[in-house]
Amino acid sequence: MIKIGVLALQGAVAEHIRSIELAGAQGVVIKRTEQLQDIQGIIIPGGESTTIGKLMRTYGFIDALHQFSAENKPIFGTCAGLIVIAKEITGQPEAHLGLMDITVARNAFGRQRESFETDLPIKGIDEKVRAVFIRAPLIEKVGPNVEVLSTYNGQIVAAQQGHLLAASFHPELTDDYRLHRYFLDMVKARQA
Ligand SMILES: NC(=O)CC[C@H](N)C(=O)O
Repeated sequence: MIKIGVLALQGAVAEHIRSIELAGAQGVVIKRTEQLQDIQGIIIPGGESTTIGKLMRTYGFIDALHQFSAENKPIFGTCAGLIVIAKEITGQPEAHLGLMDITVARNAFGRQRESFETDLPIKGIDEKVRAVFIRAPLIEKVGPNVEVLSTYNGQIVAAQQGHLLAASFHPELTDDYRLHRYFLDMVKARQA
């Protein structure tokens, strides 16, 4: 069975494990870099990107995940996780992992809309997906190799670049696990 890790330094871990298991893979809670050997893909959850980034530096995950990505193993960043994998963060001098060719704006939906839910059309998924946004980031700019998978009011909220997948919202907070299945399919496509 395919094993997919969820980076468990801070943030929404248990919910992602549940969704990935509903999608048909084994979910693994990742707390140490050595564990990356045993998994075929990893999810970086929502939470607080500054905190996750700091803990990643402390525990050696920056180099370890650069290596993981260089082996073409899929990485899925949701909400804060999207910020963590982005090459550029507007208004911040430094990125965290800096893997995906996107520029992101943190907390981009303003005060009244800090948290909301909506049904989003996502490329590659048949019917709309229920999306929960919580102090969500937006993708302001994408590089030439990035495919936009979803927009909300004309703004980019999901994208893919090869083995990298990013969503502004929290797909783990609903019973709809189709985006996790989409990620699992990306992982499967890179096996064998
Ligand atoms: N729900 C979330 O992951 C919020 C992300 C958070 N606002 C950040 O900037 O890191």
